[in-house]
Amino acid sequence: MTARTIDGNALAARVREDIAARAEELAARGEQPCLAVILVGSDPASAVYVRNKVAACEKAGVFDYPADADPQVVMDRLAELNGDTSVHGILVQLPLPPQFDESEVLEAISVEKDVDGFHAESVGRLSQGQQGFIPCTPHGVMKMFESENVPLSGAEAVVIGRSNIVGKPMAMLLTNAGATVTVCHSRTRDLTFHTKRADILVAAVGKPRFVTGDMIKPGAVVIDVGINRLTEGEEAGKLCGDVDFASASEVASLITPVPGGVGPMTITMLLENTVISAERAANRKGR
Ligand SMILES: Nc1nc2c(c(=O)[nH]1)N[C@@H](CN(C=O)c1ccc(C(=O)N[C@@H](CCC(=O)O)C(=O)O)cc1)CN2
Repeated sequence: MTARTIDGNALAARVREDIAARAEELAARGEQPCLAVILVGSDPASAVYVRNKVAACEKAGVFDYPADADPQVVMDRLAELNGDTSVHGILVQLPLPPQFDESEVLEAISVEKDVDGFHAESVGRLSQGQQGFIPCTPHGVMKMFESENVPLSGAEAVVIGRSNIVGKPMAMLLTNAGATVTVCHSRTRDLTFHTKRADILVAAVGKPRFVTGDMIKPGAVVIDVGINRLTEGEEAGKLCGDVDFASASEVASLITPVPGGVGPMTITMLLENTVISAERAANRKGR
């Protein structure tokens, strides 16, 4: 079997057309969607992601702090942004430098503006299947399933990775959609035993080309959430995912590439969440 590739750039472009139309309508009602991004430190990948997020927005502001920034300064800025009615979405780019308590920072974002969906209340809402902001990467993956008509109800789904950003919310979304979900991680004993049973396999491990074709059930849908920059050999500088695309595409039926797969959907879902937040604000203000 040779897998069909899901083109994340093309899907993102289609979804963004709808988001742009909604943003335009909001602007006409006097509510221009606005995103505030907090970037701390000098991680080059984070700087690129933030630049891409801002470039995708009509109205966005970046608050940039050095790596040795005082956490209180960031907390004060968050309080200011929470109170600013012209701001609809607030996100803090992760990872944060070690002097920060990540959960304390994420909890300081007003839940109405938590467009990353990382606040404990947003996580609780997702786990209970209630309305709230859904973390952008797993939300983007769900959009991919929807656009490809991937049946989720009753499917065996395996998520490799248990991070708060991807693995856990992905598992919750799949559970809410009726899949039987197994979450595997670094302590999982026989990983291939689990992955071989998966109709849907989501890899979010952070290890280049970790999932190979022999670990995949024939005909499975394989979603690669990894983004790894290779540092050695002829391929140094090249980007690759957590899945060995060449061997996996021999076995899977549908697969996402890296780059150009899940990544573009992450920023797209951030835009959608910001527009949703602005729509709620406009309704509250009676605009
Ligand atoms: N506050 C947050 N921090 C982080 C998140 C997040 O969702 N919220 N996720 C990741 C990084 N990330 C967004 O912030 C992100 C990563 C990758 C891409 C992307 O489009 N990747 C492209 C390749 C880009 C490249 O050439 O380097 C692709 O896969 O095609 C978007 C967003 C951690 N932090």
